[in-house]
Amino acid sequence: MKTDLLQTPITYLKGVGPNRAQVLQSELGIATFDDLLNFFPNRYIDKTRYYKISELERNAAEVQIIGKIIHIKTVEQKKGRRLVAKFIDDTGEMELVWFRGHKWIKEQLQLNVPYVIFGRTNWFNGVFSMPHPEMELLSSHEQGLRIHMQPIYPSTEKLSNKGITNRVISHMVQQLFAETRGVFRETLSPDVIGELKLVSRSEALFNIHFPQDQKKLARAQFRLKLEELFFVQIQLISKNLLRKKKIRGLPFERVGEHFNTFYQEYLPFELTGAQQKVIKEIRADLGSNAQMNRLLQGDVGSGKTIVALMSMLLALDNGYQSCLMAPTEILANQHYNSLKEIIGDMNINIALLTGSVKKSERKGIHESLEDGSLHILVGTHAVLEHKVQFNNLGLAIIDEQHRFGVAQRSKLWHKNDIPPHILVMTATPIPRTLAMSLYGDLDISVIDELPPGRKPVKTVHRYDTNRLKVFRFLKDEIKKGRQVYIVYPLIQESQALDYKDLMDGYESISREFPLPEYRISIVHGQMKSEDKDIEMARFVKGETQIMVATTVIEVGVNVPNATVMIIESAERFGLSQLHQLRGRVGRGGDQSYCILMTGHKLTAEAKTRIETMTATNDGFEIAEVDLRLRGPGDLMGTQQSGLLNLKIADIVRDNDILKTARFYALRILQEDPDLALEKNLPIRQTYAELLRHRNIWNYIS
Ligand SMILES: Nc1ncnc2c1ncn2[C@@H]1O[C@H](COP(=O)(O)OP(=O)(O)OP(=O)(O)O)[C@@H](O)[C@H]1O
Repeated sequence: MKTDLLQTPITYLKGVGPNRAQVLQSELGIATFDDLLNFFPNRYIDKTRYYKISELERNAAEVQIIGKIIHIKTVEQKKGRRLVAKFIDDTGEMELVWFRGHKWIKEQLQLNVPYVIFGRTNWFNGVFSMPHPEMELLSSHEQGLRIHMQPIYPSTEKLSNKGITNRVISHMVQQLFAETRGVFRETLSPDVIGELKLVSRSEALFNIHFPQDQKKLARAQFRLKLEELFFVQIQLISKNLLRKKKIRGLPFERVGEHFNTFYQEYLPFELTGAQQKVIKEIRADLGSNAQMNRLLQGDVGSGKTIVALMSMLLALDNGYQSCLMAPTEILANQHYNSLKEIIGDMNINIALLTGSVKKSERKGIHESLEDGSLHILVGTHAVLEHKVQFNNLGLAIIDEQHRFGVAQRSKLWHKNDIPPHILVMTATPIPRTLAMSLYGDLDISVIDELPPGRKPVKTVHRYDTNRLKVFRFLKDEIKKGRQVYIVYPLIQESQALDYKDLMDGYESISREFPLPEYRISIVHGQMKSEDKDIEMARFVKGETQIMVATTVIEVGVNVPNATVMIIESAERFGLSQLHQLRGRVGRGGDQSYCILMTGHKLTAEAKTRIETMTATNDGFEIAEVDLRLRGPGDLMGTQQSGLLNLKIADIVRDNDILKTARFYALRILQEDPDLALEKNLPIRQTYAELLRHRNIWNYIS
């Protein structure tokens, strides 16, 4: 068939008038034949099974029964009239009920003739009933085309009041297959189809809408998921190739004095193998002629800061400035302080720029940035302001990407004529394949090894009623010279309430841990930054032993002497947040603990979260569970969610298919690298046509 036919507006389909077309388009995004063809059912009802009335269960279920009507009556009620038919088989009786269309239905129904009925059962007052059943005479049911598995299309229940029922969609799809004769252009090349033993596209599309049996359905689903993921991968990888080809980067050819001196004389510990590997990857990127766009993933406490610093030293050795951006002031402060400490008396100029830096100081920073005398700028998003002009920004490092949008990332590009190299650091572990899908435009490095001597944090769950015992434990730890965090949840909608929780907690902790033996810091969002800094600094220096805080301390805070993390109302936190918080302890050589406090009432999901935390310290494992609980959209916020707007594949569940799809996408692009660039002369007919057809060129050019 001609491709054009699939672009036919849906109104050309029999039975679709302008009104219906309007609803289809606005509610389901179906405007053309092609849209309808790709509107897949989200579940199927097995129609190979016939139930007996005696087998019905009280929980509502969709069932198919053979029997006959022996009696019909109209029942008048306050709410309106109902038509009720008594339906029997050789095992029992039930009621069929209609609330609308009485007259017509009554005329149609035949008494004492075998019917096959289908619908959802209800159990009420000792009787099973089925409202508005689908009915067919057994005689014609046996003759007609048997539907083995009935497709159920998404949203049809919601739209039935607008005339878009499941049956309507089913009929439209049937009509579509009739008009196109069910022959659709193949989109994958014969070698892929052969190697993976895929069914053809036409067969897959038929079986996704009208599966003949479970096996055929499974093969159709596999084929269509693979195809979908394959094209997403082609798109992402092409984007990556294009970027490398097109975007000239600043070549950092030298490894010079700063890097070497630091490495030989200042590095406070030996790098882990993973850190070395990642630094090598970064060096290779910086030395090539293309712009680096790299995502550095490393679990909490894995040692990303040193990698960031050494990358910035490479920039400096090549005569370029760099900046390090953090999502919060506390974190920016901390990065600044720890960088300053690590570089000691090396001849490197470094400054901190956040919202609370004074105007007079700011001016100095702006000037030294512009004249090039400032080498490294650490800051919050204040760095992105237009006023902040660099002399020659060569490397921008962004910590905790998920708090900065892609748009902000691109702002950095314009801080130099040739865009600076970009390194995005994240401690949110993202399963690798998902990361590939989300960050197809970034290369990925992973620090998959913790510094030596770390002991896994022991995590336990305690109920609020055990608080006194927990306090005793804290006192023991503090006696040993350790420090502890006590964290309260923060929910944006109700800051006042959270504040109250925190203050109540602070009061009771102050009573339990009185001066002068115990000293407590408190940090929360409503404090002035200066005060936060002072409190934070006291804790870092060890002047206070207890830090009472909201989640402002969630990311990046590094106090190796802190060994206990207590999380209050732990059920109110998400998994990745819990993992981040726990990452604040276990950063030194001492055994550390994380105590999750909750009330007794927990939802099933909260239980899963708590159990996961107590069962494992592995950030990647936790991320997998988190993904299952929340879905990928949530994990990354809305950014790039368009890419994940998949019709049939599920990035988490279909991970294996994703890997296969990626393998083939890589292979085709390796064989024909020009495919990613070439717009007019497709080498591989089938792919190239499809790439164009799916508007992939629009994405990548
Ligand atoms: N190779 C190493 N050997 C020993 N200690 C190390 C090593 N690398 C880093 N550290 C130390 O481990 C701690 C954590 O490092 P860092 O703060 O860089 O972690 P991170 O990856 O930024 O973690 P987070 O995302 O949780 O902030 C620091 O105290 C750091 O000095």
